[in-house]
Amino acid sequence: MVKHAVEANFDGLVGPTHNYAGLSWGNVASKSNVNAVSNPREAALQGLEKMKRLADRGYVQGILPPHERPHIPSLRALGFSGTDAQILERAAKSSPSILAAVSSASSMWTANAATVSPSADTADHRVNFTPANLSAKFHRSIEHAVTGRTLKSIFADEGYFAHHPALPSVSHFGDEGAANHTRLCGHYGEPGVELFVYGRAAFNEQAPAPEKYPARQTLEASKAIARLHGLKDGNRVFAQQNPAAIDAGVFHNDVIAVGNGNTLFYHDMAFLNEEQVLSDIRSRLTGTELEAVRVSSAEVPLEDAVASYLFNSQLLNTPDGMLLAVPGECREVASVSQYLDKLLAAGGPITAVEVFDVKQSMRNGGGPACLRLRVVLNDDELQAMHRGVIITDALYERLTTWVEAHYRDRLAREDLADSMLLDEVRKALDELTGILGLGSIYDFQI
Ligand SMILES: N=C(N)NCCC[C@H](NC(=O)CCC(=O)O)C(=O)O
Repeated sequence: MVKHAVEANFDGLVGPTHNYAGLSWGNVASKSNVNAVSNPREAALQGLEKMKRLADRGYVQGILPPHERPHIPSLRALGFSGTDAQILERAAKSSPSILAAVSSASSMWTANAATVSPSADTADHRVNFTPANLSAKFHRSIEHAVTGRTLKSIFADEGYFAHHPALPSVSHFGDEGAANHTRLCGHYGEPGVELFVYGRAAFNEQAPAPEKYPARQTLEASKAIARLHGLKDGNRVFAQQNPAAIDAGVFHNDVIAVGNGNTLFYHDMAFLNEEQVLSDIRSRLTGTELEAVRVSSAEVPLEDAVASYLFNSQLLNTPDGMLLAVPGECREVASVSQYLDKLLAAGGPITAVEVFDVKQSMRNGGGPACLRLRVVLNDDELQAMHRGVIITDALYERLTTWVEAHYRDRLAREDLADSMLLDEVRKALDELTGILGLGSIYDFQI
């Protein structure tokens, strides 16, 4: 029997050290805003505002807490010693790039936190989670331990939820989580088709691969996740991302495609073998027909798609169609804004467009879809999870007050060495785990 299920979205709360350090080669926005002064308070409030608006529309909206940054255990592991203040000072002096990396608030982009397979698809009929090793970038490779602890704390009931460790942290198994994974289905509670999109095949040097920028996700990683989650052939499709798109700045598939329900919204440059991908999905999808909404390069040139983050939108069910939740930049790029008007005039399957201001995150290459992790949950699973992280009016108010009390409104590179910042972060996060009822998840709490 098919159980009623919903798609819950868990947004990453932007951390107090949000800054622009130019850490992500291949991510155009990250590189072009290097050393700009950030506003962590505004960034966190923009994120909370997005969550609140979606919660007000009736979506189940959760939150994942930021990580402890600067991350002193990572600096110790790299040979810096002394008190925390001395470690910061020494790292700032001899290795400012390492200090910047361990200070990034990049855990905000929870589309990269994990790959999640709903219980309707998995062999053990539980929701399966695998935190992404994010091994392509040092600053992101240190996220998965705390991500794993957080997910275990929220989805603790082993009767409903299964947690796998991250894949081995080497480039052969580079895994970027849900940013390269989307699920197509009829109703959420029915078995679906999980589309895994990879950038290169690590064990096949002859296979097509980008030439300029790194392909972060490997085929081998995607296959390993599908195996761990017990997905049968009928529930999974592997597709290669177009290497030319990666070389144009599409560092994750969610910068060029997004799927929801029976609808795949994508750019004609998204896949290496578009026809094969569509037919692989069609032959597996049951109980519904695939709606392929294809955007041509003539309508929206690839560089406009990257600049606007059109495809990094959230595609959400509404009572009478689907809502595309787009970043504000989509209305600033002429070809994209015109395309959106045309899309709405077509009358479906996408019937509404709503604009969200997440500019602070966008300057680091993170749009609305990067900021959220989707978890399909049936009614029993929704009851079984820890509810303290679900946005309500009261939690929104509480978190807004918390951000206003603890966050700076200006952060530049030189501030990262300030040991007062570290104290502020720990005090804030300690309070936050109390607000969310998460127990001890941070290294400084254990
Ligand atoms: N597309 C998705 N799902 N996520 C976007 C992640 C953006 C992130 N940017 C950064 O990590 C930049 C940090 C800096 O440069 O300071 C990244 O490149 O991994």
